[in-house]
Amino acid sequence: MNLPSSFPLVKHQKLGCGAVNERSRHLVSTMAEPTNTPMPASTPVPASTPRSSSPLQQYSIPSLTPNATTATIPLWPSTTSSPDTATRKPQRPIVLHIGDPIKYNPDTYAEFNAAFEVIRPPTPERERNELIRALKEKRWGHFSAIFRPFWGTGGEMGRWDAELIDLLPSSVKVFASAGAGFDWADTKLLGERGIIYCNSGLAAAEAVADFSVAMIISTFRHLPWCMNAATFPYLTSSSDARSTFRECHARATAASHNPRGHTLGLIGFGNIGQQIAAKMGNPAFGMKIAYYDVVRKPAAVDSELRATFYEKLEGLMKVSDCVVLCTPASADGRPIITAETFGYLRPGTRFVNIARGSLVDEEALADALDSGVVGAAALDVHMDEPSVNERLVRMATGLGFDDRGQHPGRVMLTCHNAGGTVETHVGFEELSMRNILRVVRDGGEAVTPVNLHWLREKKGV
Ligand SMILES: O=CC(=O)O
Repeated sequence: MNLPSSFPLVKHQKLGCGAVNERSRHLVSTMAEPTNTPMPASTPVPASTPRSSSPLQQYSIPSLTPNATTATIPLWPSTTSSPDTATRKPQRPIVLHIGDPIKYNPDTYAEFNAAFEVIRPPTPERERNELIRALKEKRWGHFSAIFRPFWGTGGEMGRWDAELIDLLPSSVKVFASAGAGFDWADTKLLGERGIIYCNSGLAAAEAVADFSVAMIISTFRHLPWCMNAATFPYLTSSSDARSTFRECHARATAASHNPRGHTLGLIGFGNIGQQIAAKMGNPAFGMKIAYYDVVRKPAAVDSELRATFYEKLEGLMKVSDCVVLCTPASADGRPIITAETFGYLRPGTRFVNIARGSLVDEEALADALDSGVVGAAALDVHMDEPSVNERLVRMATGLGFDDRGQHPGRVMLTCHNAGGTVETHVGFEELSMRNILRVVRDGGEAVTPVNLHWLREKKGV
């Protein structure tokens, strides 16, 4: 999709998703405040330029000048801990690389390797107990950065909480990770320790927004009903395939609507929320865009996306025909969408979650679907992943109308797939390396920090 050349992601680049509740206000307003390094004025505007093979180029992150050749540098080293790292003085700053080796960006990795001594501990050293032992022994010396380029690996140690963070050497300046979400790390504590945490939401935003489009459409058109009716009878032979097909064909029409003219209520208006707005608003799907965030976006963003800001979550919920959650997990891990908040909705409102499962009380959602307050839902993320709420599964997979006459297939459930594309992962690697190069090698500002607020607070700025 061609975004306007002045697309707000470029002019007002924000960190990760937007923000929502009072509980998370402190943390989230960090993300919402304009603390990101502004892109240089000369940076080409992404949307009006042809797409390159690097997704980061479309986000206008300036290229780094290569200062190393791939000929002399191993691109996929499996460097393991070296016993003398703790005592000898490193020639280059040390970077602790957790997770899989780099796959997609050999040129940037060559540059990265030239700038840093990259240590990639093997999996056993990334398990929590062994990691704790290694940190206590200072096995990797005075490393300057932690680098996690993939979302699927590098999380073996579990959450980066006080137990791990307190063991980090004071030399650590930056922790750059794959992933838009950052609930796996206590970014406040990292900030208080003077460590910048950089997420990679910028690299995932397009994929997540695309997936959200599919989910929003699903809630208007009941895709699970249409798909299940065409296929399930053949799998289970429990019902007559031809009559199931005919029933869905005949009855889905009355329950289905075009999104055009309906109000899309976005909870969180960061990179992802803004991209969803750009895709679902005019001129594409023609939805009216409304949003709630703890910090109102600049007027230029609102006007570019024809978005109406609501100061209160309640206000947004009341006017929305489809509510989409696109905000980080609450700092305290508690849901913000509960029986009380579902109570603000008009009957039949659609609900989509592509953010974090912990944000939604799933039993309250199932109740709201039962009562018809929520007409259809689509969830990519779940409270207890990799398990999925069984009441919601029944609503996603049934073929018959329920006792209240509600049609089947009102829920779409997926496996936390929204951000999962090759392009996202190319971007995760590239962006994480650029963050570390900027901070540690160049002494500059991080590209996508999410916790500067806590660093500032610590320094009393
Ligand atoms: O959930 C996926 C991510 O945080 O990128």
